[in-house]
Amino acid sequence: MLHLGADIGIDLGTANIYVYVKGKGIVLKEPSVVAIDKSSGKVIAVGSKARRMLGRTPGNIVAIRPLRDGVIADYDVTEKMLRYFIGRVNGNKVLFKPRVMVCIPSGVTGVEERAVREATIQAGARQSFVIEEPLAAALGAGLDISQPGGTMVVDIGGGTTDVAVLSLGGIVASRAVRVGGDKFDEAIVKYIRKEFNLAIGERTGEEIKVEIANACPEDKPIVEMQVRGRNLLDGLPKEITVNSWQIYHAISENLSLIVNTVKEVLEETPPELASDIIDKGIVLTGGGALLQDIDTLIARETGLNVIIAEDPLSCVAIGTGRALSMLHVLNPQQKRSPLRKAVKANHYAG
Ligand SMILES: Nc1ncnc2c1ncn2[C@@H]1O[C@H](COP(=O)(O)OP(=O)(O)OP(=O)(O)O)[C@@H](O)[C@H]1O
Repeated sequence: MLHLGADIGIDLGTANIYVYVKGKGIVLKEPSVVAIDKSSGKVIAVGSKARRMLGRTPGNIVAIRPLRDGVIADYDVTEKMLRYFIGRVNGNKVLFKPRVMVCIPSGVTGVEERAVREATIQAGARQSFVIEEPLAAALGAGLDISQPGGTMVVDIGGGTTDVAVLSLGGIVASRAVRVGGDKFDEAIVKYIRKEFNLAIGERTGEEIKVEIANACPEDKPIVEMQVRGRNLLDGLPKEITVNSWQIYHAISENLSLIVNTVKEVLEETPPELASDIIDKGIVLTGGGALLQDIDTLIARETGLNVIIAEDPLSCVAIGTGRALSMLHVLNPQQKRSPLRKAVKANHYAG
């Protein structure tokens, strides 16, 4: 096939956008945040620059996270963000349009999915494809999903956790739950407000999670952290000390939801494939896999081996790129392709 431009894989995540270019690897990692001038609708900043503005903008500017809880909450802003990133990677190469594979959050509807593919074409793609998250995560983690053996992937992202058993390139059993890193952050913010009468922002909640949260704190030394916010009683700035046990209590309900989803998918898995999973274990991907001891918790609750993928944050983006290189094998247009269900193609005149 004649290649007119680069192959680009995009993980359009709730928390982060990762862009992978064939032959170069991950070329761009940015938070999925856009700052907009409310009066003109003009984009002021995208990515990390916009993220620094979250909760700190003057009246006329708003910093938006257009993807929330695994769905596209603001389509127009998502489109602008997508265009910005494709433009940044592709430059002004009008004659060398790329093929783009986008991995979208699992809660996205068919209409939104089509809209994303169209936005990708508008942004300069020659062809656009959409891939389901667990499949991209598995490909990115280097799992051989083309064989008739069950592989379980748990992708813990910002907005959703996707649990799937894959075999022969297809999804045999899967569930998505709207719990991910964002819900942990929210739970921490709420806990600190309730227990310490201290108002903190989303970003501080995330910092606490990354720094001291532990999914299995038993037998671990207690870790402390200083946290600053606004005292809800007198409105003044205040500093408190929180510890890893307190933060575990804040997030334990969300951890149980993830563990229960894993158990539900295991219950739905055909026995032959369940036996493969005993041999191969469960692979964790997504930023949530970096939460301390989440692998220990899932292993303890399921009795299975749990492995964290090599670069959990980049897995999905790498997988989107790999899927593009495998299109000649996976040909989504082919009726009998095992990946037909998971890779949907939208061929525009190129
Ligand atoms: N060291 C860490 N410990 C705990 N959580 C982390 C760590 N590093 C990143 N995260 C969390 O991972 C989440 C982002 O993960 P990721 O980039 O995989 O999500 P996403 O692909 O944007 O989301 P989704 O798949 O739901 O659309 C954030 O909630 C972030 O706080």
